[in-house]
Order: sequence, then structure tokens, then C-alpha cells
Amino acid sequence: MSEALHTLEGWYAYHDFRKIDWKKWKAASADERQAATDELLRFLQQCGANEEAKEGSTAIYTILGHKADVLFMYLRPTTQELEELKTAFNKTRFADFTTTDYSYVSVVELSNYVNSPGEDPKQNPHIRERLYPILPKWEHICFYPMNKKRDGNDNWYMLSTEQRRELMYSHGMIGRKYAGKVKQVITGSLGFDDWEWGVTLFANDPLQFKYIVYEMRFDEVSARYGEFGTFLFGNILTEDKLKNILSV
Ligand code: VOV
Repeated sequence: MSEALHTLEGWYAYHDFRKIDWKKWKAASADERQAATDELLRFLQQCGANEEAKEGSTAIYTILGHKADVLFMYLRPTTQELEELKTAFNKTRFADFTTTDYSYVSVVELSNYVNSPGEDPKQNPHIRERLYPILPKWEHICFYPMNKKRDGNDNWYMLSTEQRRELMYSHGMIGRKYAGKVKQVITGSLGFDDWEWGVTLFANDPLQFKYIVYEMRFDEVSARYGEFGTFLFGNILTEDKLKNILSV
């Protein structure tokens, strides 16, 4: 029988992709640039303190290619906190030098194909770690949204729970080959954004993104049912690198 699973949700996610207005930045005085940089660093320090207190997590990456310059990825317990962050960032002087062309709203999700009967999954420390993840500070990030197809005979949502479980098992087995090389954070976005899931991958070797996405294309879950949006790739942004990038 085809029926919805009880998904497990954790922290809410906001991927804020920003472009830097370089013309405006270069035209600003050295004092203005310094003040804007200091405000940005203070904002990021607050994000760091939030992460230390395990009340959320933040990852900052520069984005390669024309689609964006910087990604601020926030995980927080409530959507209100995400909104407060968005507003706090927009109030910084640095934000005046940026524009947002793309963002993504979702919530960390486990699809619970692998639950143990009789157990409260939210009390399981391994599951809690995945629902409330501290984002790895690995060298690279890859983000893309995706759907499961509803197209004629290729309709994921018409498959029985058993069929979907089997297919997801095979997906998970491929994923497990990348243990230690790729870390995935899957966020559900039905009702929040234009696609069904956001896929955020972290790796220290950028080629691992290419390998895993390619290998998964041959797996039925992706080959038959996967539909994919725009891919964005980036490099980690440390405080020193940030100061370096912003110095003119
Ligand atoms: C990096 C490795 C990796 C590993 C180990 C892994 C494992 C697993 C498991 C065990 C499960 C099911 C239970 C749960 O944990 O939710 C999932 C779930 C999911 N995945 Fe995955 N996935 C990985 C990686 C991984 C990638 C690279 C992608 C993108 C696919 C591609 O073709 O580009 C992906 C997608 C998803 C999605 C959209 C879901 C939710 C599907 C749904 O219908 O609900 N995923 N995934």
C-alpha cells in the first residue's frame, strides 16, 4: 500500500546565498569597509556562540561561479530564530553591500525508513545527532534541491512503502561507501520552498561530490525518480580568509 511515512524533523534550515556588490564595496571608503567587516565578524561570532551552546549551527562558504558569492547556512530550532537572523544580518552595514538572488528554506529531515519498532527515535542519540547536526567545517560544500518524480509510471508517491523502503536501502548502501568522505544533510522543504528536499553535502575533496552524484545517478531512486535543481559549489570561508577577501 502506498502511504506517507512519519518523517522526523529537527532544526529548521535557511540557506542564504548572497552576492557581493563589488563595485559598491570598492567605491566605499576604507573606514566604511572596516566598519562593515567588523559588524559582519561580530554577527558571525554570535553565530559561533550559538553553535557552542548547541542551540543551532552555522556554515559559511564562498560560492564559486556566477550564481552567488557567499552562502550563509543556518540551522536553528525555530523559524522565528531564522527570521531574526535574517533581519539581524540585513541590519549589518555589510548587508548593504550584498544582494540575495537565491535562498532555500527547509527543515532537517529523516525519512524514518530505518526506524526500530517500539523505540522513541528522538531519544536515540544517533538520531538526535542527525536531526540537530553541528555542520562540519569541511573544505567544500555542495547544495542542490531535488524532487521525487510524479510522472506517468515513474511516480514515487504511488509506490508501496515496502518498494520505497527497498529502493532507499539501496540508496543508503551507496551513500555508506562515502563514509568519512561525504557528509550529507537532507532537509525537507515541502510547504517551505519550491522543491521537495534540499541536499547539502560536505567534503574535503571536491571530486567526491562528482563521484557520489554520478554513482547515485545509476541507482534507481535517482535514475528513475530523481529530479534536480540548480547545483551550487563552494569553499569554506574562515575568518582570516574573509578578512583577506574583503581587503581591497
Ligand atoms: C553521503 C552519503 C549518503 C548516505 C549515507 C545516505 C543515506 C540515506 C538514507 C539511509 C536515507 C533514508 C533514511 C533517512 O536518513 O532519511 C536517505 C534519505 C534521503 N537521501 Fe540520502 N544518503 C546519502 C547521500 C545522498 C545524496 C547525495 C542525495 C542526493 C541524491 C542524488 O542522486 O544526487 C541524497 C538524497 C536523499 C533524499 C532526498 C532522502 C529522503 C528521501 C525520501 O524519500 O524520504 N542522499 N539517505
